[in-house]
Amino acid sequence: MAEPAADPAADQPADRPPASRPKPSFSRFPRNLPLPALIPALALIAGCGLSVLAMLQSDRLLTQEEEHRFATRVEEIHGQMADRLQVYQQVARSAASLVMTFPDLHWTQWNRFVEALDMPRRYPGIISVAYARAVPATGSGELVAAMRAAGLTNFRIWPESAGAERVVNIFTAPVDEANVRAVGFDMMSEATRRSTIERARDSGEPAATRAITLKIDEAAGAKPALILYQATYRGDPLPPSLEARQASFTGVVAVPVRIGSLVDGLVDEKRPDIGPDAGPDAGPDTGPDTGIEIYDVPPAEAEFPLYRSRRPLETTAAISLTRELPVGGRVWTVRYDSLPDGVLTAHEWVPGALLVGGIALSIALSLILRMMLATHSRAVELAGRMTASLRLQEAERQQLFTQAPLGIALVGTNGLLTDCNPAFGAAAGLAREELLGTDLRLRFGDQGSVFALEAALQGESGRLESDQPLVLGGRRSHFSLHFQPVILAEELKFVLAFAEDIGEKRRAEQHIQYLAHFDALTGLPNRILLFDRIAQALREARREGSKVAVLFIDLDRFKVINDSLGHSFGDEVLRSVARRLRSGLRESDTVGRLGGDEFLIVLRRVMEPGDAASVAEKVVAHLASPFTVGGQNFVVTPSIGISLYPDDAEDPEGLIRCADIAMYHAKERGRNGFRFVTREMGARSRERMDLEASLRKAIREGQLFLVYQPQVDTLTGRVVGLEALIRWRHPEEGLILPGRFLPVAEETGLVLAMGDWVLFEACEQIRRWRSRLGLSIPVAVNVSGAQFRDGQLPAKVARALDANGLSGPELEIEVTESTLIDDVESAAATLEALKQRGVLIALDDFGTGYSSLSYLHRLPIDKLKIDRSFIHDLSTGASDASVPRAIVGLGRSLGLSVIAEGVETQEQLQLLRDLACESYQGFLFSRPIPAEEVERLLGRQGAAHAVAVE
Ligand SMILES: Nc1nc2c(ncn2[C@@H]2O[C@H](COP(=O)(O)O[C@H]3[C@@H](O)[C@H](n4cnc5c(=O)[nH]c(N)nc54)O[C@@H]3COP(=O)(O)O)[C@@H](O)[C@H]2O)c(=O)[nH]1
Repeated sequence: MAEPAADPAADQPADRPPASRPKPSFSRFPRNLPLPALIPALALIAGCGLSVLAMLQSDRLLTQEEEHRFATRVEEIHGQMADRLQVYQQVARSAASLVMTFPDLHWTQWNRFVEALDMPRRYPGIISVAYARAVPATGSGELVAAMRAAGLTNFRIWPESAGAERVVNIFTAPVDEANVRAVGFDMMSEATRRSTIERARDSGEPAATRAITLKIDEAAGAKPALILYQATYRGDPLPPSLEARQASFTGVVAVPVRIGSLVDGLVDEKRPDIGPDAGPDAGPDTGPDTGIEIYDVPPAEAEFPLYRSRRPLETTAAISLTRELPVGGRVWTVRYDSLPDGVLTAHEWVPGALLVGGIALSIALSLILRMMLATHSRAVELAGRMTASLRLQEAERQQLFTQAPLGIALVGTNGLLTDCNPAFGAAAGLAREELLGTDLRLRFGDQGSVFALEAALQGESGRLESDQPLVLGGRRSHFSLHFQPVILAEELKFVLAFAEDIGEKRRAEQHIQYLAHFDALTGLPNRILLFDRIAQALREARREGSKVAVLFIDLDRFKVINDSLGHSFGDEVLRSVARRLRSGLRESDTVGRLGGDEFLIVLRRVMEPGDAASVAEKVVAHLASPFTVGGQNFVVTPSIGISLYPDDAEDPEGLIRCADIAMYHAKERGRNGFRFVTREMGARSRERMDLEASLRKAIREGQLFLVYQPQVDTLTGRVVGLEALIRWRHPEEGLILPGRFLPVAEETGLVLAMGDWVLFEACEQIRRWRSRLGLSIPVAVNVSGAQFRDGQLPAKVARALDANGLSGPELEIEVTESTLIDDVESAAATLEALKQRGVLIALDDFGTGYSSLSYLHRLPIDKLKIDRSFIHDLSTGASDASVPRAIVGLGRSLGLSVIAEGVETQEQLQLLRDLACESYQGFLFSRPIPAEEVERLLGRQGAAHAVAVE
């Protein structure tokens, strides 16, 4: 199966931008083109190449220079050699002139002549200067005789077997043993000499022999030499024709020259670079710079040279030059060799140095280029990044501009709009194109905005948020406008105009305002607005010296309507009541709803209390006629409390509080009526409000705690139960008893939260005692009417028991008779639910309420609690024991246990014993005590007297 084509995006991390997104280019060189990276390498290669070229060039130049110098040097040596030969020939010519001038020259004169030449010093190559006379075959004897006569007594011509023509050496100087031996030698007897002499005779020019070994050197070994011959003639120094020269030939001057001496000193003495001018540091003399070889035939034909100069062994010549040297009618070939110690060697390091230096420079250049390129590429990359970043910023700014929900416009210094974003166009209700180039001032429908923009064009920023709707462009709405001049270098460049359509916001604010100040159900002013209206009315009353009346209206038994007919029905009733209340009032008066079934009427410019009373009567009358809701007719009556400014209070809170209290009094007085505030009511009301606030705090901050009053067996005197009673440890006022704060808790509904806490705390304490003492004892908890009616009591009790692992009988719920009597059916259901969970039920304050015994058998009650007033009356004699007796009897007949409370004296106890009342509680045995004391008490009493743990 073929592999699926790889998805290039698949390898990309998830957070990488998509491949299609254009990536900013950080370099102007394409990434895949390695040109910049190659530059250092190319530079290195080029540099090395150039270095090689330079080396080669320098080598070539050096070679050329050497060749040139060597050629110069060769010319110099060669010239000197030629000069020497010339000089030698000149010596021969001079000697010849002497002989021709003085044909009868004596050998002693010859000697003096040669001595005068100072040959050892001036012509070191010349061995001797001799004169050989031409002697016909017949004249040999004559010559011998003449020479002997001239003093050379031993003179003889040798060799004797000679030819017809003889040329006999007669003079040789300087005179030494070797030269003297050559006197008499017939030079024609030896072929080389003979042919050379004939050439000299025939040409009249100096003629040189080929290289020969001189007679004087024959004994010593081969020392190549040549003899220069210069012919002498009779009469004419140089007869004009061959015949004349042969005819007048008298002899030859012979100048033998050692070839080595001809060259000696020319190459060893002078070196161009290390010459006499060179300093002491010129280095050691390493030998001759030039090798010389002389051939008298072409070197290729010669077996060995005539002469070979001294040179180091096994050296090869860098350069060789050959020159021809005319020597007495012969032509020598002189080969000159440049030796290693010559010119070139002085600078031969140069090409190598050039190569090494060039390569080193190339490497350095390459490295520098690399660094420069790296720096350049970093700079390019940085520039690229900066550019990309700037582009991004620009794009972001553009996005911000176009996407901004806030309208933004740029206004030129002439007031004409130069640019705007879509939001500005939307706010103005015009397309951007319609706005561009127009004078924004003409687009405003109000002067305030125009002035604000004018001010901005003068360099002054301004903000505008009108309460009234404004016109911007083609739209009318609430706008928030902000003009911000942009000034650079103290010059106004343009004005930024920000426009936000806050119409929606305004409407929402207004709605919130409405909700904040009006009751959603009835549309009447709520508590906040009512306070505000009262405050307004009070200011007016203070100014005018009038009165303000506050009517606190509470609907009688509205709760019954609500509970029995449902909340929506109750809401409709409240709306109907609100309509009726509003209909009977003046425009200047305010009716509002405080919450629930409580309404408030604020009456302004009240002159006397009677004005308020007549309004209250009117309210009563208005509500008197039956309401028809949902097809049902019923009557709602109000209880109205009236407070007056300045009589009862001087602030809204005080007036409402007083009216509230007066309303309670109206209710107490039988409902459906009104009552004015009395001074006494006002004082009580204030205290109650303070208490409420403190109580809320007490619940929050844990200032409440429980004490426990023991319940004792009347006969044995042993503790059989405990009643949990709440206490408040006020941080300033100290201990506060429930009689003071319970009514406030009940009025404000705080009793629910408080009751929850009591329930859970009592259950926790039961658990603690059980775990510490190993026993359990029933603890009675008082439950208020509000708790009982809440509908949540059975569930809350169950939760408290469960949370502490209790089964039920450890807890006893005390409810008052009055609580049950309001709604026996629902009370029975609640008690039944509680019983289901196993708890005990005690009927508190029994005998004080409705004293109707009929409901008792319908309720699942365990215990009757004789109210302490009956016990108290026993001891005071206010009444006899008939009530307690009846209660004990009732309990017995119904199978209920009976406990008496408020037992303070032995007398009372005795009476109860007499009545066979099972148990009691009261100060006689113990006041309510903290949990720790209970623990001690139970500990003392022992486990035997306690109720066993199930
Ligand atoms: N809903 C709740 N009601 C509670 C709670 N705690 C207490 N109460 C009720 O408050 C009323 C006053 O209670 P208290 O001040 O604690 O008074 C109790 C006893 O101290 C008092 N008492 C007991 N023995 C005597 C006595 O010999 N003489 C005497 N003068 N008074 C005595 O009786 C009160 C207990 O009454 P009762 O509950 O009827 O047994 C009171 O109605 C409490 O019920 C609470 O947590 N929740």
